[in-house]
Amino acid sequence: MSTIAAFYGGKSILITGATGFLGKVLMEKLFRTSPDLKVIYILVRPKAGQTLQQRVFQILDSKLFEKVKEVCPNVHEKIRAIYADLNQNDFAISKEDMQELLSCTNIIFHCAATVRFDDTLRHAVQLNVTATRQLLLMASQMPKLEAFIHISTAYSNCNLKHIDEVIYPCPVEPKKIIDSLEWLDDAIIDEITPKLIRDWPNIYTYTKALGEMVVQQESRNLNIAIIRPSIVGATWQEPFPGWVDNINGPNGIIIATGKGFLRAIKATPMAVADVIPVDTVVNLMLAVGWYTAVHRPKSTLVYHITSGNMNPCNWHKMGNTTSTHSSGKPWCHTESSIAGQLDTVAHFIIGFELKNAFPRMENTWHAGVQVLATFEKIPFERPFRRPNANFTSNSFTSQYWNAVSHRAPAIIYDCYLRLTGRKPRMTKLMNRLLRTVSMLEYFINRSWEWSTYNTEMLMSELSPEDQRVFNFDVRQLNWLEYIENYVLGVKKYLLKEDMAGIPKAKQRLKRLRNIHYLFNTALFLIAWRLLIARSQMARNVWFFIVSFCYKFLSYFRASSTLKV
Ligand SMILES: CCCCCCCCCCCCCCCCCCCCCC(=O)SCCNC(=O)CCNC(=O)[C@H](O)C(C)(C)COP(=O)(O)OP(=O)(O)OC[C@H]1O[C@@H](n2cnc3c(N)ncnc32)[C@H](O)[C@@H]1OP(=O)(O)O
Ligand SMILES: NC(=O)C1=CN([C@@H]2O[C@H](COP(=O)(O)OP(=O)(O)OC[C@H]3O[C@@H](n4cnc5c(N)ncnc54)[C@H](OP(=O)(O)O)[C@@H]3O)[C@@H](O)[C@H]2O)C=CC1
Repeated sequence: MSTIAAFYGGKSILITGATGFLGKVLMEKLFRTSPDLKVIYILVRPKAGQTLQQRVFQILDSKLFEKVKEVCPNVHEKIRAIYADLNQNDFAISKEDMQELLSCTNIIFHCAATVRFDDTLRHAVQLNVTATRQLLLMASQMPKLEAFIHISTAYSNCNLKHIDEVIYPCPVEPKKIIDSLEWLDDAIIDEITPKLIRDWPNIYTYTKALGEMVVQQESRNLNIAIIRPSIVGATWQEPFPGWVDNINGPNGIIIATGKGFLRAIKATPMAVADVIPVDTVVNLMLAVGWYTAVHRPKSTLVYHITSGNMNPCNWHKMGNTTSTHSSGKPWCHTESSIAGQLDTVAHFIIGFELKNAFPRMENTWHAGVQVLATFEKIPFERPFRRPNANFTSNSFTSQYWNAVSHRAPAIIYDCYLRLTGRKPRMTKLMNRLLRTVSMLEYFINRSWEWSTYNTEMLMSELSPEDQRVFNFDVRQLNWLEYIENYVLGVKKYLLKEDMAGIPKAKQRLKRLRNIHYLFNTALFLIAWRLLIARSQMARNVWFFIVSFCYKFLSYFRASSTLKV
């Protein structure tokens, strides 16, 4: 029997952010491996017209919890949803509920946060800093509390290049910021925000750093640990591969690429794509909960759960891995038809989509062709254009792609919508997508080094059985397999597309490919016609080609007549 699984048996566990991506996988694993746990308290707010109970039922009825229902049929009775809004000062928890939480809780996993990069400072501080302080205050009044696990992010100190498993001080004390936000009005806050966040890329990472400082300052005698995951991605193995349920991080980009909206991205191809599967993060969280409660380390330990230093994958490879089965040549179109050749010639001469002509142009990688291989195998339904992907770290090239591959098609499509009496929407959608992509750019153009001594130490402390059941050894991850499952998971669980629709989607891709070739050929012919009309040299080249072809055909005809 696993020591960690046994540890959670009979325990009352409080989870914040249980309705989020990480929180759901955490609950699932807890119920599956420790079905004899006493209760999981979750702090939930009503949302999107759903009551607390409806939200809980929706989670438990999802595919993610299918295995749990087999192992723990009374799972509904073991979840206790408590009304709470972390935006409010005392979380708006009723007296009775608060009493129960304070007297019964054994372990806390604090996952709730605002993860939006564009949130207001006021809201982000309230949720990521003040709420953390409030929860710590509650924790200090819990006589049975054994461990408090705070989920931060590996990017909370992304203004540094090398990040150790320590809590770094912030230039301004969190308490001062909390106090000043109470009396400053929103206009002033907006004005001072850039000065406050300095070299942090956004309010999210900045407030997560403040949150860690609060944990350090308010830890009192509690057993606390901080976990810092990097970019949390779809499940690797558990409960099944590829599960994902929100459009954050890579997920939205995969959708936008698979649907043919996003065809180029400003990314440094060799920068580390520090994606970490969500089940790996959850396994570490549970191991840390056990270690913190049982071994009671003297100080607050920070654990990095990242992939870069153990099993690195870069953005190029991330786009690339899925494709090794197909062409194997990153610079070639997977089709080798005449149309394909024509396409290349058209691109070469017109200079339209430079990457086809100069695939290894400095700073430009053609990794996207490899991503295409997955999308060709598992295409998304009703794509806007054929999926394509270009990585470029050059700002000029990126602007070029935005104009040619994103804005121009959107404008053309909107004209078409207008002409057919419909409301134009593509330009708006594209602007929104490009804004989102621009917010992620900071993270895909840099690499960080995270030390993982504590995480490795913990791994060595686990029994072989625990290492198996709570595996967070990312060295065993096969990126090729993982990314394929990831894309499949996005299709199945996020887009809710049926696998039966694949043949139809493939047909549509073929149609789009033909339109693409037709369009490029037409462009080539128009450009060539214009060139011939204006340049004597072009005319000479044209006559030379025509006479050469004529001679070749005559020779071919003559030799075949002779044979007869
Ligand atoms: C071409 C080449 C491609 C090749 C492909 C190759 C492979 C892949 C390469 C990948 C490279 C990627 C790298 C990622 C790096 C990430 C780094 C993270 C580092 C930090 C990690 C962390 O430590 S922490 C978590 C990270 N934190 C986020 O990652 C939030 C960010 N993001 C936002 O901060 C907001 O997103 C932002 C942006 C403000 C926009 O905001 P926005 O308002 O414009 O858009 P939203 O995203 O909010 O939503 C838009 C509409 O989608 C609706 N929707 C939401 N979920 C839905 C659902 N499940 N199903 C249906 N619909 C859903 C929603 O309801 C809206 O619909 P409506 O408009 O109708 O309401
Ligand atoms: N996803 C990632 O890539 C990474 C995430 N992390 C960290 O992991 C943690 C979990 O992230 P993730 O699951 O992805 O985020 P999600 O956005 O999926 O979940 C956030 C959770 O916080 C809850 N929450 C937000 N505001 C409130 C509120 N006012 N009152 C009560 N609950 C609230 C949400 O509830 P509701 O459903 O009601 O909105 C939801 O359950 C966060 O601390 C994040 O910083 C760290 C690194 C990477």
